[in-house]
Amino acid sequence: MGSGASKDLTQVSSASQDEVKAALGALPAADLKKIKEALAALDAKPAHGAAHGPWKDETYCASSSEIHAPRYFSGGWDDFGEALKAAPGELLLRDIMTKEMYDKFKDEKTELGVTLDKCIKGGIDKARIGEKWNVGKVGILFGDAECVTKFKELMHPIIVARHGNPTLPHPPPNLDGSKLLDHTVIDESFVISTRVRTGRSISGFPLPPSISADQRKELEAITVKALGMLDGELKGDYYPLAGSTTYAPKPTGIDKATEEQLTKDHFLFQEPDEPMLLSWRMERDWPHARGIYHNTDKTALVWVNEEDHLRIISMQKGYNVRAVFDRFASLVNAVEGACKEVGRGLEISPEYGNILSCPSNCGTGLRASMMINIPLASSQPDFKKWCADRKLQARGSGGFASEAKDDGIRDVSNVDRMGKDEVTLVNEMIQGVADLVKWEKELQAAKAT
Ligand SMILES: Nc1ncnc2c1ncn2[C@@H]1O[C@H](COP(=O)(O)OP(=O)(O)OP(=O)(O)O)[C@@H](O)[C@H]1O
Repeated sequence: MGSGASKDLTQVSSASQDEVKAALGALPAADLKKIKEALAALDAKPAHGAAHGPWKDETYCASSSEIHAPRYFSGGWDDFGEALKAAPGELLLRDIMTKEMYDKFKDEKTELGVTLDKCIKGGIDKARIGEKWNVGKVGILFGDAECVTKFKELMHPIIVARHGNPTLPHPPPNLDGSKLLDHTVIDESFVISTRVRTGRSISGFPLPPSISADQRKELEAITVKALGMLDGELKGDYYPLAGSTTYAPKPTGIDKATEEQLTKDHFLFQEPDEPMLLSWRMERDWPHARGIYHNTDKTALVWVNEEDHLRIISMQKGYNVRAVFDRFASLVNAVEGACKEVGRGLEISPEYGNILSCPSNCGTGLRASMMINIPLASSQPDFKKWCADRKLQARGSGGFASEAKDDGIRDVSNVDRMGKDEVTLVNEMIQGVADLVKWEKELQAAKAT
């Protein structure tokens, strides 16, 4: 061993193999054992199931027709109760689920076969592994729409708490663009682009956390048939993800470079490597039966089989939210109508509105956003609170859970989804962005003096 034999474990990257061996050999036996065990755990990828860092889930569907809805906690409440109740940070599942609720529902299943364990798995993972694993504040995803009523004693308070005690029943849809606030009060030079999206769930299928491979494929076929009926400005084509083999006209999907460009340009979702989605096993059978429909201009888009059965999106450069919303309304109506024409209904609850995978999206499912350039306002210490006070959320330019980079660009959207109609929520975003741009200009003026 050369002069490097004196290196210690803080210099691993610059050490040779022999030097690392020597440093490890110098450790007390007990420490060495711990390191060996930790390395073995990292390497131990399950034959089926999924693993990511400290997290592992060995459950899997034995056949393509099987839904994913394990009974994870065979020991009952004792398997997780203590960890759940001790979890730090925001977690509604911890605040609301009692042992009595869990015991009441733990052996129940919905008609499609979904268990309560399936719905709470991500929340329990967060409690056990810590907040870095899962940034979600609810701790529940629905395995199917019936979970909302089947496990009502838990799900109702969760929904109500998540939506800040909304007015229920959720109001009927309002897609009347003429009722929007005048967006031209906003200085357009600050706005890069505008987007409005919602989700829809098609009746008869489990939601993405539980759906089987066969059902996902069937849903893709139904949706693509329905989307094929769109015409005029909405007319487009369906593009399955690269490597997807479920759509016969494009049997291996689109090429990887095209897919990456679509994601880079903010049109397409990414593979779920985000822990929260892994906990609910949204990565199963990736990339099969997932894809995007878009019109020629990429202003009307539908995501298929991602976090929801359908995500319906209208977007374009600039600040013309009226044009974006009118197109959104046409697309939603056309997709809903086309689904009905092929004999499929949508999961719309009389109490809560649209039922989507995540409780936080239920109701309208609507997130209206403007991507805006506000380097001064976004670096103010009270920026987050300023937004929250106006029922706004600001995400980084890379989407959900992306680091808010110091590029000064923020995707600013409405926080609420339920208890208010679509027009009201888009107006909250328009008013909020107008105020935010005004603030940015004031900061610019102050800086200049
Ligand atoms: N106003 C906008 N203009 C352009 N791109 C946008 C705008 N708002 C969001 N995006 C982009 O849309 C993509 C998807 O965003 P993101 O995943 O954050 O939200 P989402 O689709 O609304 O769903 P979820 O809230 O479930 O994550 C990202 O690339 C994001 O940057």
